[in-house]
Formats: sequence, structure tokens, C-alpha cells
Amino acid sequence: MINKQNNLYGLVLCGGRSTRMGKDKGLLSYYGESQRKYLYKMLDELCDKVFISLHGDQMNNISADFNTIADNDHFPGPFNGIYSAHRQFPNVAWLVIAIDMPLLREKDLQQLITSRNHEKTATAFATGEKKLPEPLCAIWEPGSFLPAAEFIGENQSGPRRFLLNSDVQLVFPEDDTILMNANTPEESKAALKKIQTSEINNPATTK
Ligand SMILES: Nc1nc2c(ncn2[C@@H]2O[C@H](COP(=O)(O)OP(=O)(O)OP(=O)(O)O)[C@@H](O)[C@H]2O)c(=O)[nH]1
Repeated sequence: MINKQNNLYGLVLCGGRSTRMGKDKGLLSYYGESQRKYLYKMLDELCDKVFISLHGDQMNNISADFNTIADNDHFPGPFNGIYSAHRQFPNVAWLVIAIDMPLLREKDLQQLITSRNHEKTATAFATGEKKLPEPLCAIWEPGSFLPAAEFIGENQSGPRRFLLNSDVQLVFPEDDTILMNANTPEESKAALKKIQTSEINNPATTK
């Protein structure tokens, strides 16, 4: 177990449209509570402060129990959420996670934190056969945002492409499936089955 990290803020990206799922992915439940609440609490164990990242028109539908940051730029996609968080608090690093990774455990985030390299643009899990950085489960250092602003200024909005052109500390997860995305009802069902039938994400064994 590691302590809360000073100057590390947590961001749960929830500003997507969930069109493939057909319902808000933040409201799905894999562990007996909404995924939004589950991941918020997980980050709260590790970070100084935690925020839910949303696009502007979702702000009225969220409980006041959560700290929130609304997208304030004009391009769609997760980089907008990350960049808007930085604009609000430019001097901290951000531990960013996507709402649609139901197999992610607190111990995986601890691995990211203990592997963190403050000198790099970001510390990110390596995913897939090509071991590319996963921008939506990563620590973004404060120094990443000047180059990010330039990148966005060139009308680019892909956070993975940005990290591919940056100096990133790659972290190799114990098991690649922890980063599985559940974007459709079928993927969500498959994730739930994995949770119920394997120990990978049994909350009792996650810490
Ligand atoms: N703040 C913010 N987060 C976003 C935005 N778009 C996507 N995200 C988040 O980024 C992560 C990955 O999103 P995607 O799965 O690519 O897109 P989605 O909109 O959630 O789902 P689809 O509509 O099915 O593509 C999820 O955690 C989303 O909530 C956005 O415009 N703003």
C-alpha cells in the first residue's frame, strides 16, 4: 500500500458520449456501485484531489459529491478533458484514467505511481503487441502541457499520437487484460464475467 501522493491529482475521464454502449458508461456497475464512484474512490486513495472530467452539457446531471472539471476547449475527445484539467491546475501532475476500463485495480495504479519518472512527459502503461503507451491510464507530468498546447494548436487531438512523439516512461502491466476497454454491451458483459469468474479484479485481492 502506498500513501497519497502530494501534487498528484486524479482525473476520471467521463466526458464521452457512450454511443457504442448505448448508455452512460459511468453509470454501469461492475462492483455494486457506479463505475464513476468506484474509480473516483480508487483514485482518492492515491491522489491529493480527484475530479470527474465531463463535457459542459453533462454538468447538470452529476452529484455534488464529486469534484468536477468541464471541458473548456472546442475539440471533442479525451485530450480535451486532460488538457482542460491542466489549464485549471497547471502545477500538478495528473493520474488520468478512462471510465471504460473495468478490470483496472488499485494495485495497477500503484505500479504506475511507483514506476513514475518525473523527468519524462508521462508515465504510461505499454499496451498491445506493439507495446504502445496508453494515454488514458497514465500520469501526465506538468511539463507535458506546453508541448500539448502546441500539438493541439496544430489541430491535432489524439493523445496517443502525442505520447508517441514524446519522451514517455513505459510501464509493463502484470497482465495486459487490466487495460481492456468495455465500449459495447457485449464487452461489458465479457468484463463482468471475467470479474465474477476470475481473481483478476476481486476487490478483496486488489490492494
Ligand atoms: N472529458 C472528456 N472525456 C472524453 C471525451 N470523449 C471521450 N472521453 C472519455 O475518454 C474515454 C475514451 O472514450 P471513447 O471510448 O473513445 O469514447 P466515448 O465517447 O466514451 O464512447 P463512444 O461514443 O462509443 O465512442 C472515456 O473515458 C470517455 O469518457 C470528451 O470529449 N471529453
